[in-house]
Amino acid sequence: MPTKTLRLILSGGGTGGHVYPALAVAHALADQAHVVYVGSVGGMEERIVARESRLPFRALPAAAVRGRGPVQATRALITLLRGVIAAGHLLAREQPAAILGTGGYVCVPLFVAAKLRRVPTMIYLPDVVPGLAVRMLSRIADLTAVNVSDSLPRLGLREGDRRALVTGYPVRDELFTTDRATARAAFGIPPDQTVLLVYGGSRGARSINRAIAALLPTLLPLCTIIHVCGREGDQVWLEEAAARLEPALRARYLLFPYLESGHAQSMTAALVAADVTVCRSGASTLAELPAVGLPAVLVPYPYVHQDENADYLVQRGAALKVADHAMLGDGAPEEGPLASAIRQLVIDQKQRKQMATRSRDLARPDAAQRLALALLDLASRSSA
Ligand SMILES: CC(=O)N[C@H]1[C@@H](OP(=O)(O)OP(=O)(O)OC[C@H]2O[C@@H](n3ccc(=O)[nH]c3=O)[C@H](O)[C@@H]2O)O[C@H](CO)[C@@H](O)[C@@H]1O
Repeated sequence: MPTKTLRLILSGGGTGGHVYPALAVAHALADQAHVVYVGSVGGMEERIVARESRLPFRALPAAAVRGRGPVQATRALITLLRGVIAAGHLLAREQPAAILGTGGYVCVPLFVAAKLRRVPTMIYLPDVVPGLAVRMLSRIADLTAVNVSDSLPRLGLREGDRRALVTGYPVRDELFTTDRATARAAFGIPPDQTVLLVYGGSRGARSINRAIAALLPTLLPLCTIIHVCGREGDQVWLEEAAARLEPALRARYLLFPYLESGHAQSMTAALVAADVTVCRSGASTLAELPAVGLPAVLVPYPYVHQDENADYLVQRGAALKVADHAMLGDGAPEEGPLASAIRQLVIDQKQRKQMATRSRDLARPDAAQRLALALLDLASRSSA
C-alpha cells in the first residue's frame, strides 16, 4: 500500500473554471500524496469538490481585493487580513510540502500566508489573459504554470524561464476515453443525427439561452440540440418555449440546467456526443474542445477576458467567433451571425471535419500529469 506521507494543498475558488483543473490534478496525484482542498467560505467550489471528489475541504474567508468604494475596499482588506490569519493557522495544522493555486481570490490569503511560512507555491493560469489575482500571485509564487505560452509575456515571464512552465489545461481523463456511441446512447440520440451542444460555462449564459430559444424552429430541423442552460432559472421559460414547438421538433430538444460528472448524462458525454457546440470561451474551452475535437461557435462573455481565449482557437482554425451583442443581428434572427455560423458548421461536413482536426491538434492530454509532477518537484525541493 502506498504511504501518503506527503501533504499537498490544492486551491481554486469561484466558479467551475478554477475548480475542475485543480480536481484533475488531484486525480493525477492519486496515491502519491495526501491532498487537501482549500476554497473560500460560501463559494461554489465547496459544492463542486464535495460532489466530484473525496478531498477534505477547508474554507478561508476571501473577497475581491479591489473594492468599488472606500467602504467596500476597507471591508475587502479586513476580509483579506482575516483570510491571511486563518490561512496561517491552516498551514500550521496541515503542514503542506507545497501548494498549487488555480486562481480565484481564495488563493490570495493562502499564498500570502504560505510566503510568510516559506511553503513553496505554484500558481496556474488557465486563461490566455491573467486577471488581477493571478498577476499578484505570480509575483509571490515560486512557480507560475500557464495553459498556453501566449500568456507568459503578460506576466512578465518567458518560455524557458526558471519560474515559468507551460502545461496545457488539465481536463478529466474521461474526455479522452469516452466513446461516441456510449455518449450518444446516454442521451438517447441515434448515431446518424447531427448534434449541437449549447452551454454557457458553469453558470449558464442568459444571452445565449435567449438567442437559442429564438432559433429553435430554425435549428431543430437541422440537428438535435443538447442545451445546458445553467441553474439560474432559465429552464422554466425554455421549457415553455419548447412546449410551443411541433412534437417532432420538440423531441429533438434536450434541455438540462447542469450536467454533473458521475452520471451517464455528464458534461463529458455531451461534449463527446456533439458534432458542433455553441458556448462561452471560458478557459476550459481551450482544452475541453480540443480534447474531443469539437468544432465551436464561441460567444465570449463580454465582461471578462474571454475574447482572447476565443481568438486563440479561432486563429488556429479550431472555432468561429460571434460577439454576444451581435448574435441575432439586426434583421431576422434566423439570418443573423449566430444562425449563419451554426448552419455553416452543421451543414458543411468538410469544414467541420477540418475544424475538428485542427482543434484536436491543440489537445494536451498530459497537462494534469505535468502540473502534478511540477508540484511534486516543488514539494521535494522544500523538503530537501
Ligand atoms: C463568466 C466568467 O467569469 N467566466 C470565467 C470562469 O468561467 P467558468 O467557471 O464558467 O469556467 P469555464 O467555462 O472555463 O469552465 C466551466 C467548467 O464547468 C463544466 N461544466 C459546465 C456546465 C455543466 O453543466 N457542467 C459542467 O461540468 C465545463 O465542462 C467546464 O469544465 O472561470 C474561467 C477560468 O478562469 C474563465 O475563463 C471564465 O472567463
